[in-house]
Amino acid sequence: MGIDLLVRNLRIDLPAQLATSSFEKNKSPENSRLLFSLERLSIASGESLALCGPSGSGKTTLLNVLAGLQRHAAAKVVWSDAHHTHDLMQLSGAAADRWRLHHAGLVFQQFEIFTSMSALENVISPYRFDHWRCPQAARARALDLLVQFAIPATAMAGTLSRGEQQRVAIARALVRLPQVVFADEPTASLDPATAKRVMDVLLATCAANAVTLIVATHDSALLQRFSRVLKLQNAQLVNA
Ligand SMILES: Nc1ncnc2c1ncn2[C@@H]1O[C@H](COP(=O)(O)OP(=O)(O)OP(=O)(O)O)[C@@H](O)[C@H]1O
Repeated sequence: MGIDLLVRNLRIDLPAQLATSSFEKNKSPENSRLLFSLERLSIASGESLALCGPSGSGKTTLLNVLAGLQRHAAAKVVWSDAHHTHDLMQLSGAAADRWRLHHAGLVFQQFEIFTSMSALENVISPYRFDHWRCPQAARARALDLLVQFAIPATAMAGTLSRGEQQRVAIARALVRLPQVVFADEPTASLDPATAKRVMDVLLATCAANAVTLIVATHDSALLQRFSRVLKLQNAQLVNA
């Protein structure tokens, strides 16, 4: 079952100076700067979308908003499938957590894996937050993803290289075959050949299961592999 996204009226303003002694000064509009604004963005179920743009242009910020990790009350970030519609900007924190648990896989820039757990335990850890109901098929999928990523299932995650930890994080995002995967620079720690293999698995798994894929990336070699590329440029999101 697919999931579509519609974003309306998103405007991200940042304080001009992060370090300031005056909170009131920061609150006034003349002391903020526009990071980006977008009037409307729609993403169809099953699309593979790359978000590119220079460092600091707001790719991570936009991913965080699309995943409901960052709130902007004036915006709408509406995900809908055949049965449900959710505006992530309106959900409570707990409801947004539940939405992510059941619909989304996330690959964070800093991976956020559990270093004292094995690679396999990390990959199946989303089930830990769902009463540990890890079906056999999901465990088999976790093992298969680890084989494809050349990671020993029993290795302690803390002993893995950064590139290996990044692959564990990607396998964890895929294991539930969620409706949407958000991946922030998923190949940043990988050499070009490994990056290509990892993107092969990520794109193929998403395509085979109608998973919407949204990737923030600096890596221009990857862009042609996505069905759509959008660039953050001069505070606007434009077709690249
Ligand atoms: N909580 C915050 N408060 C103020 N400014 C912030 C906050 N979070 C991010 N920023 C600023 O927003 C800008 C965009 O950051 P973001 O991480 O979204 O960019 P990016 O395009 O993902 O960058 P990179 O490619 O380097 O990861 C940066 O200038 C950053 O300093």
